[in-house]
Amino acid sequence: MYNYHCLNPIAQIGLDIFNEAYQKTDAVDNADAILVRSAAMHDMEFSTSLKAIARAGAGVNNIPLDKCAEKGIVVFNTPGANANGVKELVIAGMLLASRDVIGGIDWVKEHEADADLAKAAEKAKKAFAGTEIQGKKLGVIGLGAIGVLVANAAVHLGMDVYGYDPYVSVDSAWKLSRNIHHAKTVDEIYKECDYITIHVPALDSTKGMINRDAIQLMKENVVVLNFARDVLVDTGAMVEALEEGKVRRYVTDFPIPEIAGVKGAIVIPHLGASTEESEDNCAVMAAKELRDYLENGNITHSVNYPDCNMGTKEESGHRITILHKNIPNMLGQFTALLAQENMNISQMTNKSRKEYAYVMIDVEAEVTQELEEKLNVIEGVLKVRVIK
Ligand SMILES: NC(=O)C1=CN([C@@H]2O[C@H](COP(=O)(O)OP(=O)(O)OC[C@H]3O[C@@H](n4cnc5c(N)ncnc54)[C@H](O)[C@@H]3O)[C@@H](O)[C@H]2O)C=CC1
Ligand SMILES: O=C(O)C(=O)COP(=O)(O)O
Repeated sequence: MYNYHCLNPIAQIGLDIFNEAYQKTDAVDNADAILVRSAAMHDMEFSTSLKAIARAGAGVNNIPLDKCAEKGIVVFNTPGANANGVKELVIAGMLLASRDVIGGIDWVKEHEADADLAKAAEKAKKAFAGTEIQGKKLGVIGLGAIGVLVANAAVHLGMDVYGYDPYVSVDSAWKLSRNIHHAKTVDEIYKECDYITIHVPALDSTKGMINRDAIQLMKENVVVLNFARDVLVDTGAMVEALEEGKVRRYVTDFPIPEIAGVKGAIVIPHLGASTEESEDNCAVMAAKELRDYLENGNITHSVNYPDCNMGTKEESGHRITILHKNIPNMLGQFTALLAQENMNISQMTNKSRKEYAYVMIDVEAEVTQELEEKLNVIEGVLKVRVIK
């Protein structure tokens, strides 16, 4: 029996993937697996029973990835599963920044009791007029799952789109419309574009990317959209730019007090992925990843360990999985121990990713507790599991 704990509400269609071998627990301490959305996990203590964490979503900056790797806890995310939800809200954000729909709706609410509302509206509406996005230049920073969808949709809406991503994946490059200009530097985006939208993960290398210097390079009256993470933008610099009128609108999905009441800011309460479809997609993908890892040891879409797949575990056989440091002679020590026990290895796979590595070994004979302990105490081994 496996226990799983949900740190945030997770869509039922995903939880339904867990069969009778699983039970939901309120006690995080005895969980084999955790499902999470944006709950902050950096200050959490992790029990030895915890084997995996699945982030039902894309960004994993709420999870201490290295601490988890050191404890042999595999962290997964669900790449692309909520990308369409975010794309649609980014397009809405561009439209809300271009035309004062929000101001207009507020005006109607304020005048709802006016018997001559329609006539008054015809007079008042010039205050809420705007511009169209067709023909304007859009710069997309980060061409991953979301950036590609936003860029392609904007091309269809008649925008002139520039994309910047020095690490773009082959898959993303294949999906990208050929009408998108390839910006070789991020400065090109800052200098050229009327609308700039950022879709990169929050990393040490990206935090504060949109700072005073970047804003300085931008056109007067630019619109900046941030549906990625608040820390990517220097909020102080953005507030100044809005007050000076350099930035016309800042559309952000991250409500922090420093920006919430600022004129020109359109602040959304982190709704990018809050659609039925995105929530379902993320929950289903996360639950499938957890089941495949717990039952077969297969790792798909991990963000702190290498992906590794040896198919479904044979009913009759045993599978040993070892999370370990990526240092010399680990495999040699594992196979030597198995050889001492006269065990035949029927299949074996080993993959590494930066400082960490993973080995899956199928054996035909029963794996004794003693052998498991001997493997566990090898220097550099982080977690051993025997899947029966
Ligand atoms: N508002 C919301 O509800 C949501 C927000 N997000 C945020 O959006 C981010 C992006 O999501 P996805 O597109 O799904 O992720 P992704 O991993 O598919 O794409 C990220 C892209 O950023 C690129 N990149 C990394 N560093 C860069 C740099 N310095 N300059 C330019 N490009 C760089 C990568 O090469 C990659 O192509 C997530 O990390 C998350 O923080 C994601 C989903 C929902
Ligand atoms: O997937 C992401 O990175 C998101 O920001 C979505 O967060 P959420 O699942 O809505 O709390």
